[in-house]
Amino acid sequence: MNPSVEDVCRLAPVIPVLIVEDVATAAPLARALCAGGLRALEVTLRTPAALDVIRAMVAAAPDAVVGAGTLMTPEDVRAAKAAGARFGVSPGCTDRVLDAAEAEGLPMLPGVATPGEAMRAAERGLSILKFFPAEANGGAKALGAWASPLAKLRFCPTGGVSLENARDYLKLPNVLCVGGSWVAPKDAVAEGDWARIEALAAEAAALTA
Ligand SMILES: O=C[C@H](O)COP(=O)(O)O
Ligand SMILES: CC(=O)C(=O)O
Repeated sequence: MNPSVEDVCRLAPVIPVLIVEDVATAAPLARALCAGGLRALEVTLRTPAALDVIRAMVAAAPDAVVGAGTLMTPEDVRAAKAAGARFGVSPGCTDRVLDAAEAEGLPMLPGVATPGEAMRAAERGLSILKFFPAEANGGAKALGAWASPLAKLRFCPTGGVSLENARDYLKLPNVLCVGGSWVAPKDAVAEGDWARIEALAAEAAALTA
């Protein structure tokens, strides 16, 4: 059974956003992130290998909750679900993608960048959203200003979030967790430096407001 989006966002303070080119790195990458304490993993559908990466991570890391990011179309949603994704993430929020996710029973964390987009998502019954791209949209100061008027909504800010600024987001009352790629740097993945990735994950997992 799929976890709820809230369950996914409460697993750890950070959801790694992963762009994986080589399926051979999927299993050790997922294991390193989980060993460091990050269990919700977002594999973006931005590489030809992404669906195989999801399959490989699901098989190799039973503790991980593997989701698919960059879902742009209903076909992406169906392919991600078929590959074993347990949640979906999208840079934006479209009816076609949300309809497909509902039909597939795939919990969705869609992206919004304005209060109007957040209100439209709330009208569809969603209460947990990605704030994207967070830093470019005004960062923690902007998202903090949404907390009072959009009091029922919670967010996972993503885009430009780092170890240095993550706490500014995590201390906001409307933030459940943050998303970021910094925990799996491209060079560390290419070099197979799983110890470094585990250490980055542990540092991220220990983040508190
Ligand atoms: O497209 C960007 C991803 O959502 C993650 O952003 P980031 O690389 O700034 O952490
Ligand atoms: C931006 C992001 O997290 C996504 O591509 O789904």
